Amino acid sequence: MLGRENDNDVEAGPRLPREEEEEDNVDPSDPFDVADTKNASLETLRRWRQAALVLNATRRFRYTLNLKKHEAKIQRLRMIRAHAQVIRAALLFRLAGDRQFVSGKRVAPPSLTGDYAVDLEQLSSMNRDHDTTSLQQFGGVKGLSDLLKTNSEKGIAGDDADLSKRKNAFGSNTYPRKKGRTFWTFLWEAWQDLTLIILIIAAAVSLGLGIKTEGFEEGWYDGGSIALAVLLVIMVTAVSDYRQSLQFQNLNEEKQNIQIGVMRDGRIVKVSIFDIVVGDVIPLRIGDQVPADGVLISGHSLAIDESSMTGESKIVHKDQKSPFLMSGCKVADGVGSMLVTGVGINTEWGLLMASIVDDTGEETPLQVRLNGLATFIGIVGLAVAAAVLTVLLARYFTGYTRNHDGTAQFVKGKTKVDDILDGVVKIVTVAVTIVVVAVPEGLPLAVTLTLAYSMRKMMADKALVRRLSACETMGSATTICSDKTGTLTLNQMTVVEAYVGRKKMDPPDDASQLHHLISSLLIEGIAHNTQGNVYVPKDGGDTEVTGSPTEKAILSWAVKLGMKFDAVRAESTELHVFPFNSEKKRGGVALQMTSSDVHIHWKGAAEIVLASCTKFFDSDGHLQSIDEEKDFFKRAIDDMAARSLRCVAIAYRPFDSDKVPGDDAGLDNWVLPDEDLVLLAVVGIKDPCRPGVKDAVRICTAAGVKVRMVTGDNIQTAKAIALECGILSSNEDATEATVIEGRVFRAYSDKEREQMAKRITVMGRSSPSDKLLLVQALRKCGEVVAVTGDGTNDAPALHEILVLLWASKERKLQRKALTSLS
Ligand SMILES: Nc1ncnc2c1ncn2[C@@H]1O[C@H](COP(=O)(O)OP(=O)(O)OP(=O)(O)O)[C@@H](O)[C@H]1O
Ligand SMILES: [Ca+2]
Repeated sequence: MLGRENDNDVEAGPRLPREEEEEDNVDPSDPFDVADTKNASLETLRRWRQAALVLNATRRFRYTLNLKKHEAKIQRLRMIRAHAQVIRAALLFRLAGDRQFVSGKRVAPPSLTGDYAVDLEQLSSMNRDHDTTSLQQFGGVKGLSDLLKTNSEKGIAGDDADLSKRKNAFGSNTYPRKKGRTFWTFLWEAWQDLTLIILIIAAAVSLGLGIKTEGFEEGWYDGGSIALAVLLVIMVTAVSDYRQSLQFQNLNEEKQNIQIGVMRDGRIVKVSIFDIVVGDVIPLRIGDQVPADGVLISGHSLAIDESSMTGESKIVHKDQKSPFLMSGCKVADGVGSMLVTGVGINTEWGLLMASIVDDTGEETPLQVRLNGLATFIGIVGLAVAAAVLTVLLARYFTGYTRNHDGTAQFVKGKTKVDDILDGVVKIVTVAVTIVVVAVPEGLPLAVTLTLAYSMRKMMADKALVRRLSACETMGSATTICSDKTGTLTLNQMTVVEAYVGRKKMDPPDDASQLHHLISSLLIEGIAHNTQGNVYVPKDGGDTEVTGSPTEKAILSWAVKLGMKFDAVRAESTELHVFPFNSEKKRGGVALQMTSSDVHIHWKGAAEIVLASCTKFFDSDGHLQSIDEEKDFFKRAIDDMAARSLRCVAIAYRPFDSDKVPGDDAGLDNWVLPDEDLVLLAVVGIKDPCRPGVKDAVRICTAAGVKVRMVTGDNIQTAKAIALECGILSSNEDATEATVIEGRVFRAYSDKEREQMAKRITVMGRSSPSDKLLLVQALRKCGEVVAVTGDGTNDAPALHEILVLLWASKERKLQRKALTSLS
């Protein structure tokens, strides 16, 4: 999709600018323009700190980002790329050493050959060098999968014996983690802080002075209490930092333990990313993370964001010419499937993870600012103390300081050394007291503790807060833009109504009502035009359907209509796939039938697909022009949508096989014809509201937070759901100003959008970029916007929204909009 489409697509709207462009837009003079402290450039972070006057950046919060370490991490990444081989050897060596040391017995070296006709070393060197020649020597992807005893369609057998054999031969997808720091290191670091050191010195001085002037019995009070306070601060800091570090470690582990769909023995099973083995076949979809090193088996417009590994923010297209996929990268577009050829520390990602402590480098704006404030007050306090010290000393030595009886305390040549010392000591005590009072030790600590506390509380509520700063910004949100599917609704979909041809089926899955021609075309389209899968256990268990909830609903419906998934798919070959995406709201596939015909199947948002249809089948299987019946279908769709059903239309067209591009490159760039379609069916899918949503909306409204719904679904469906969950209170509320379609909103000018944004309550048929436009407009009106989403299908969009929001024009911190995914 990238680069191949018009910039201004009618359905999808203006495309979001890509990251490179964004960077150009950033005003270099604004230090607070930090989109995300995790990905911000070092330079930005430095400027940020300078502006906030953080002179002593590591004080009080161990969880402020350590810029030096951050830089080291980037350096190490580069180094790993350069010396992968050497580091791997060293790491293996160290691991072997560790193991011997711990267990005291020799560990057998991993068996390299044996079960498989290819060994670990050959595979790693192929992955490392992206070596196409050796891939060819293995016989291409097909040959390699044979060598690895894998079926590139069905995956590995996946029984325990098979898995452990693979783990023995090629390792497992885990890497040794560096140990987190111990409590003692936190304690040791806690006192190394300028202000604390000043206080420690002050404590020592005042202890000495006190004992000297008032004797041991009485004189230790002042110094002792300062020392006690310092001790207390050190302890509390160390304990809280340590607990936070443990918490972050757990959180990180949870974050990394992703469940991934893997093809094993013909069915897609969810396994932990750590259980992936060499030989696994993994389907990839937009938004997924590449879980291990591998080669592409097949793909359609597959594009990978390799920035996390190469450091360059460039999207790389993957096809048979450049089939190597690197672990740790993200799928930016398209679909495909990969054969795993390297796992764990045999991948660059694994090496990287094994050699760094994953310090959650992140600091919140509030922390940085308070840090700066504390430093500032400390400095002022020190300056005042110094001034007081100078003035008092000057007065004393010039004889201006007098006793109660009016005599000067200091007379040159007459006052005894002992008395002078006493006098000076008193003056120093005053100065020290000023320092002690002025340094706001507890301030930043209090804030960190509060944030950590709210984070823990939210965790108990099952909300995983990935960023400490989220707690901070969330509190100031004035409006929430929520998506519908999966957030307000359960995301459990079933087809409850179906129109096939002009006929409304009742019940919707009774195949006997269908003409065999229509039902075979319908089933053919559904079976091929999907990213889901149907698995029928050989021993006759329940049929398993996998895929996105919408896909699952449609596939299950087709299964009830009698679809034999594997058999239908074997009947024809796929020439080209246009995967479903939220921008286009439809997906298509071109099939080469065994006869020389080509069928192109489309499936997508009902009214959009309907608009491209010119014909339909009547109940006898004859083609009829749709012109007179369009209104009928439109009404049918509106009627289903008004009852909060999600509508999907399924259509097809025959195509001349001579017009299909002959070569691979042409086929890859082929834009599937989408006009002149024959409507096959329109289905209505039910997705019930989440229980409790109505109350949640009410609570938000009562707290002055306006809830808006921004969804990709049909506007009628959106309205019906909004009414159901209380976002719209009554039908009268649903005027043109409050309920709007993404297409309409996008057509307005920036100014107009700003004027209407505040009134919009429901936005339907919005593309990811429309969501962004609305959020931007709201922010211009001074709202603090929170965006929620399940992020399954529009994860990339949400990501863009986050980045763009934080980096866009209004740079006032308090206006910062927040994306927090629960
Ligand atoms: N797999 C699919 N194949 C074909 N059409 C689909 C598929 N999934 C969704 N659609 C259609 O696309 C429309 C919306 O898709 P989109 O992904 O933009 O919304 P969503 O993210 O599911 O909803 P929301 O924005 O509320 O979370 C649906 O109304 C449906 O008609
Ligand atoms: Ca969604």
